[in-house]
Amino acid sequence: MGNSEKPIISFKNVNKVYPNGTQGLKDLNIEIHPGEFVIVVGLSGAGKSTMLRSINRLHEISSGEIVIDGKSITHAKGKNLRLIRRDIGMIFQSFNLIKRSTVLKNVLTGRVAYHSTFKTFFGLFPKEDKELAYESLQRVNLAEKVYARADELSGGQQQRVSIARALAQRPKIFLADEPVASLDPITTEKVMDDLKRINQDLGITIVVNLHSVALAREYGTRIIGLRAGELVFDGPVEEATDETLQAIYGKEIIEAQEEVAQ
Ligand SMILES: Nc1ncnc2c1ncn2[C@@H]1O[C@H](COP(=O)(O)OP(=O)(O)OP(=O)(O)O)[C@@H](O)[C@H]1O
Repeated sequence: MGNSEKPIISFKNVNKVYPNGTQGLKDLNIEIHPGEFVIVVGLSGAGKSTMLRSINRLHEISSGEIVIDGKSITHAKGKNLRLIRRDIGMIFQSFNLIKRSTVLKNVLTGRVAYHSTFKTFFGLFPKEDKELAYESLQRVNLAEKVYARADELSGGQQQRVSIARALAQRPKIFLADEPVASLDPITTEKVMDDLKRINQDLGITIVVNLHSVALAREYGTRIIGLRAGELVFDGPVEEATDETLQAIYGKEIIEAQEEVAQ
């Protein structure tokens, strides 16, 4: 991945101040290139969610600009904004599935941005969409659950349905906001393996927020460290030494995590 390549996500002097005066992001300048697997780490309240949710404008920034694949999402309106957002799939900690619907219907909602409201309201998805939904479920090894109800699945399976839904959207970028925070360690590895495979096989750029330093080291190619909304580390995973992680988290946190891991 040469830096000569055009970035797919650029933060240009981005600030976010919440209405109560809390500074969520401070003068962020970051360029992410196509195909990267970026993990954003930092203490609780460091600004990880704010950063991630600014990328698809779930949060509005206060100043600066965010550019997606050459187009300013910050200044986009109406149809242009919808088209930029269509390129960005999102995965949430709480899965955000329609619990009483089938897995297939949930995955098909990933196609909504491609059709008129009228058609999708009546569930009129073309055959190709159903094939794409099935193919997306195969990628996360859940094809056999296509007609199961979402709330009959385990937490890990539900998260994989939400990954399939994002995949069906055919995005260029995946944002995952604490995708494994409510999962056990084995399920966590499965979900992270799915994300890694999607990154490697399809070249989708992935930005993930994680609490765990160990997972960040295992899966990331690049680590971004935030503290109080500021960029305090940005580099390849190999450079995220214990010392740099201490600068992001403080010594006590690293030692506590190592004790838990042992
Ligand atoms: N709606 C809001 N109004 C006011 N302050 C907010 C709001 N949302 C977040 N904040 C504050 O902005 C800062 C960054 O929050 P953010 O949720 O982005 O952090 P985070 O790193 O994702 O934390 P966590 O790991 O706990 O999810 C925190 O100080 C938080 O209290």
